[in-house]
Amino acid sequence: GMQPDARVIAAPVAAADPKPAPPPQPVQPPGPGSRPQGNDQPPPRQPPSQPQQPQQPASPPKTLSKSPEDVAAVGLPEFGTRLPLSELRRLYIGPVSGKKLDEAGDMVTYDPSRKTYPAVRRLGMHEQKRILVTGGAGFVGSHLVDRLMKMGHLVTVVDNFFTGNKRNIEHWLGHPNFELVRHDVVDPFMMEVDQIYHLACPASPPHYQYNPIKTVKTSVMGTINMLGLAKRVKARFLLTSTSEVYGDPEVHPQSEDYWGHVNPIGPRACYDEGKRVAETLTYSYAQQDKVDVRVVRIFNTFGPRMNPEDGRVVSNFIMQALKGENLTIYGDGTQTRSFQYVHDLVDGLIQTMNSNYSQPVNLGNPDEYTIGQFATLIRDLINKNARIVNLPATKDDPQKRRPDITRARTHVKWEPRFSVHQGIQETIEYFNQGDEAPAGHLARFRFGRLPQPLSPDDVSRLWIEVFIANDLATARELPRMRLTVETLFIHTEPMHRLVQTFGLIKYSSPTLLSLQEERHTPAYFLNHFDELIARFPDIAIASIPFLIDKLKADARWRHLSRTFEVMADVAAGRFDLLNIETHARVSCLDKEASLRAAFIVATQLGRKDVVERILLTNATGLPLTGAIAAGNNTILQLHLNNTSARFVCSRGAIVAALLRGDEDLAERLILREAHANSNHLTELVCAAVPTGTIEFLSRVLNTELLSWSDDLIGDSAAESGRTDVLELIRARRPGI
Ligand SMILES: O=C(O)[C@H]1O[C@H](OP(=O)(O)OP(=O)(O)OC[C@H]2O[C@@H](n3ccc(=O)[nH]c3=O)[C@H](O)[C@@H]2O)[C@H](O)[C@@H](O)[C@@H]1O
Repeated sequence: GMQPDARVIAAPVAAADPKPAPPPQPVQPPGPGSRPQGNDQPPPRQPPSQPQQPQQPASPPKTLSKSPEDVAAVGLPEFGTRLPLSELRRLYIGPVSGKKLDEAGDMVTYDPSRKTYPAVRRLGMHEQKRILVTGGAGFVGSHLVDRLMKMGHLVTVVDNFFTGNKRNIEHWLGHPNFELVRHDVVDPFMMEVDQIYHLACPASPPHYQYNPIKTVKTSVMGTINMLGLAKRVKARFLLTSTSEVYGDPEVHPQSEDYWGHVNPIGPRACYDEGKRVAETLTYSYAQQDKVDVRVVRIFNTFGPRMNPEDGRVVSNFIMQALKGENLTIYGDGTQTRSFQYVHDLVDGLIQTMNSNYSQPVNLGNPDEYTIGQFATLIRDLINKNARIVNLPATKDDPQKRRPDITRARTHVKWEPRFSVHQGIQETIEYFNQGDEAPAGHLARFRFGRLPQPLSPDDVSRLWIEVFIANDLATARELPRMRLTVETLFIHTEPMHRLVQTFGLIKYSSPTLLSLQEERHTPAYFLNHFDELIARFPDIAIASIPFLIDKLKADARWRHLSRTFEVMADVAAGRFDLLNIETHARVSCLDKEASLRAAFIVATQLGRKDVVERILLTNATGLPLTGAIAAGNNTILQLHLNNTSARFVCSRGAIVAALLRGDEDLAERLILREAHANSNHLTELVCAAVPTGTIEFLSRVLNTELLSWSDDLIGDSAAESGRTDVLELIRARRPGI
């Protein structure tokens, strides 16, 4: 089965031959964008009718190894944006104030009382603007926020943290001029502001293709919501559109007059068309409702705070070179891109916002490279021993891209200043820094610093081996290498995580307990046990008595053993609700955990009697399932929106809804999760398999907008003896 979030890091490595011909079959986009292709695949698009230009070579090759002159400041005095680069660098390279890393204990101390803030300019009341930045915790957004803050404005960031990261702006948290709101722009948002920079949208191809429906919703509904806000409060609105509106362009370079060449049903369409509609919306609001608008079309941009795993070419190549892995070129490498450094872009954003020009403006650096040249240049800069390999091309990959920036020059007085060389140098420096740095999480990716690069696979195996061998010394080394259980849970795909959990449980030994001072491992068991039991019920249940012993042997963890005992009881066919409720030692929290655990085991084992009894208790720990059992849709809605444990609740809720015959609700719960986090989709459908009617399951499985792993659903059907569901799945994909 295809893992929905197989990562670029785990992408198949090409054959030894550095230039194999790319295979002809249609190609999965790499990274989290890879999704199982159902039979609802759109028809292959016609090959683009490229006007037969002579094979025009990309602009003359540039070299990264020379830097003419490093830029030392950003911005322009007339826009009030002038700032030495050294002041900005402090915000992404070097330690954050109030934050300290204790290497030995692998602990971060964060002391807000000792936190200091970067100096910001003092503005008079009439100069100081209230500025909203959607997507302000993202790569581009956070740099924009830095600049607006330094300029002295009042900045509010709205971000749902799908691809953004709180650490990108953590140096401003608590500053009186700064506000952070966790919010998804797909839902309306109201606030008095003077300017809106609307950036919120995943922008890396693997990210925006990961959940195409959500991407379209973000572009369309997000933009409507923000334009609605701009209209209401009379704010100026800037849309960050993209060079992707030109599609796979037939004119070169691309000027703003070009209407583009976009495949409306290809894998990139959700982003390209989403942004095209966003532009349409922007000018419709300008015309109809007199909203004051600006539109920029951003070309490829790179720099510090890119997520090293986001799958874009610059971060991929740099990370690969740092780790000593092969640099992966998709296709033959003759496609071109023009790369701009993020500080240039931010200048362009601020200058466009504050200009009088309201037509679309390209923001990009016209220095054009073939991806092949670019790979060589990065390799030579970082690691001459790294190899360059060719992987199959991605579908609908634009073949050429270079901005015509005449408009920006004329109307916004903007042009890029940073050389790619200087930008790359800073980006490497950023990816290489330590854990105490603003983006400390990135350092966890620095396998490149280790003598032997380790893949997540290797790390999983290593952990398991360590536990089998009860090798305390190595186990203590692992956290120091940042290869911690947490790292794995956070950064590797679910299968690895499960292998990991499995390894810990099956082979846990004195090593485990002796590590507990440093790691809160038993709590992890508990948090992930439902995941484990869903996939490997036998192993999970068999390991319960073993875990109980281990937990009981240690005073710090003894209270957790109670929860596992309840699971063991349910698994053995005993379930004593009264005992759970009245147990003298059981606190409210433990009761909640115990009921949740019992519920999970009971649903997995198809013990409807137990499920029903738990539902009838209306226990606080199962608010959602309780609400469904009681038919209380107000509570249900509240919890669907709020609880961070929504997924666990959703799973129970789906089973509960099915048990009381409310298929509509079960379906809505599944669809809802599909939009919020399609990662969970398969598990939710698996949960529905034992109890759902065949009509319900067939309807859900054939909802063409969703995708999941047939294999896992097949497993769940086999386990619960649902041959009818197996038939259904076989019909979808023969050979399972
Ligand atoms: O980085 C950006 O600013 C832009 O990234 C993407 O556009 P794309 O040009 O496809 O970005 P990449 O994924 O970085 O790909 C650039 C080229 O490198 C290739 N590539 C990428 C990754 C890799 O490992 N190897 C590789 O050869 C791709 O096939 C493509 O031809 C988004 O679509 C844009 O919205 C975004 O503005």
